[in-house]
Amino acid sequence: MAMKTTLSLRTPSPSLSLSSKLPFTSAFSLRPFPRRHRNLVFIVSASINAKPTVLVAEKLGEAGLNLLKEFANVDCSYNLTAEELCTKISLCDALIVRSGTKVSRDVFESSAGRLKVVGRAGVGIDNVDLAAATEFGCLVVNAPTANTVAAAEHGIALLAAMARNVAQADASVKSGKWLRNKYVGVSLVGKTLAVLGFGKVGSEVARRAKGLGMHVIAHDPYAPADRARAIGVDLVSFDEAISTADFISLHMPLTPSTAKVLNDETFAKMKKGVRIVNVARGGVIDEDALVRALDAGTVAQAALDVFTEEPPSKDSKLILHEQVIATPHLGASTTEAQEGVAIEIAEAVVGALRGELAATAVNAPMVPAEVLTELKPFVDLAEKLGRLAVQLVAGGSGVKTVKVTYASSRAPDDLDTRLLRAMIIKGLIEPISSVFVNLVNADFTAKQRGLRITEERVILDGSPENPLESIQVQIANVESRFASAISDSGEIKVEGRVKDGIAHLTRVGSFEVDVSLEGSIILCRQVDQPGMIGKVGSILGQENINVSFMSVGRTAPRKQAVMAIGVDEQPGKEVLKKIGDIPAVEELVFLKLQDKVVT
Ligand SMILES: NC(=O)c1ccc[n+]([C@@H]2O[C@H](COP(=O)([O-])OP(=O)(O)OC[C@H]3O[C@@H](n4cnc5c(N)ncnc54)[C@H](O)[C@@H]3O)[C@@H](O)[C@H]2O)c1
Ligand SMILES: O=C(O)[C@H](O)COP(=O)(O)O
Repeated sequence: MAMKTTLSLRTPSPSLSLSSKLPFTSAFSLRPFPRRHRNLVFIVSASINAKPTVLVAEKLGEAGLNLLKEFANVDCSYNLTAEELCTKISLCDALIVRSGTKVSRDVFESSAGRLKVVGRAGVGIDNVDLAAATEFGCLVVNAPTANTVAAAEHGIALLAAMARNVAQADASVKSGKWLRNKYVGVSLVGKTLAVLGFGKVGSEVARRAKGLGMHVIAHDPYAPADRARAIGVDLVSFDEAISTADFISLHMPLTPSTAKVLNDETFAKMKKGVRIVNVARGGVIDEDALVRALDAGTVAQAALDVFTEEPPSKDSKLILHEQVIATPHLGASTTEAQEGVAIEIAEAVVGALRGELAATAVNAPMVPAEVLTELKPFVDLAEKLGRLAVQLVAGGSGVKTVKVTYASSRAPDDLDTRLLRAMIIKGLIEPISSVFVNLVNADFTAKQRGLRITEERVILDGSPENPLESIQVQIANVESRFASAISDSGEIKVEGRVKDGIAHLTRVGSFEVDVSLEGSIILCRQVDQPGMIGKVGSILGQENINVSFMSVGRTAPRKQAVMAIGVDEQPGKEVLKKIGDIPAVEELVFLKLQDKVVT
């Protein structure tokens, strides 16, 4: 017995009008992901036929540039103003930046849809407007691993330099002084270091601090305790971390919830004389509050590589404070890290431009490579069902409510439908609008257009080897150009399956059909009687239109039947009229599976 489970529900908003006749702008390409990327991967992106152009807006290692040049025209333009960047971007398919370039909404708007990928040559993506990127269907990738060790080493360098007053003493010696008593430092061994943010950099800092004989604790709401335990670190609450530490090292991303996490209130909870290192982001500290805490002696010293405003103003009280040492965002700046980052980001950007997705996508759900391979034929089916369904809607109807039903023997957790849903949305929206839809912006675009997609699972008995038995797409509360596409329950209904790796349409309304989804489709309702296949076939033959597939589904012998005909060429209006003029034919519709739709 089949069992039904409703999986998700989306909220309605204004209707999608079928009257839009704007031109098509792009196509999808789907490629297997290269083996070297072991991690979670995926994208379907707009395909780019000409050699793409990559704008490199900040200095990038030579090896990365060479990789890019093999595939694209590379424009290295550094120190662009915001206006210059917006002007240039409309000629670029990809943009590569470090932390010094703001990739704002204006940049995506100015690109007029050409910008497909933003590559952040580093970890932090707080300088990229991710919401805008997603809205514009632009993939954002970063290079999350190549500078980890460099950042951790810089954190340790700052920790030791701060504890022993290296920077102040150096400046003093260079000014001709010899102040051995003034620069007595503090020892690290035996002291407690609280690492806030136990991710890649945080855990490397912790490992190194353990080697220096420090007692290391960490706070990270998302880090697994066993990973911490494995390097001898206890995960503790935020309050415990900050109140017991002699040294605090910050390693979390800058997000709305980490912004100014060190502030007057939290400084007040710290041990008097605590020392702070920040190689994460300036914005995680309230810098004015830090100056107050330094003046009050609550914080004895701070070593900072990052600042709320970079570069900070020359008269910044924080920078000029005697107990502060500062570096100009150098955490990732080693020769080795920059070569690694350049290669990592160049590979990710080239992969994305080719229609692949690096494992480092920041604003797209990631689908494991093996799942992608398995779902590939269903991805094609999903998009085509979306295309057919929307073309069956009568002009002027607003498409608002779409129900997708997946029939599968797999348990719900074992079938990732995000990709299929994205492709159905693409199929529903692209034929009738100018937008291009991909995995990055599918849900956003649907919501923006008032498309409410509900997904439902029918769990079948049988072997879970095949990921899916069928996909059904229903559009409710609309009229149809082909009345037979309306099911008994009143929705436009199309259903399909994959047979021998090829997508097939297997149901239209209440009629069972079987036609492979290649080329285009003619659906024709007629009175079931002998000779109909021959009559339609000979009209198409006379016009040199090749029939790829033909099937007839009927309610009962000599009653109504729906003929589904797959055609390789597009029949002209006169050909369709000739078929429509056959006396037994009651209605007829031509549906395109590719390109722009003429409704
Ligand atoms: N100074 C530099 O040049 C430099 C170089 C590399 C990285 N960074 C910065 O260092 C930071 C860490 O980089 P990473 O590669 O380790 O990133 P990561 O994603 O591996 O680690 C970040 C960790 O912070 C944790 N986190 C998130 N919110 C938190 C919160 N409220 N409290 C505590 N922990 C929280 C996450 O769970 C994660 O484990 C980022 O801000 C990055 O931009 C700076
Ligand atoms: O987030 C990062 O990767 C670091 O802050 C490095 O930034 P950078 O590329 O500007 O040096």
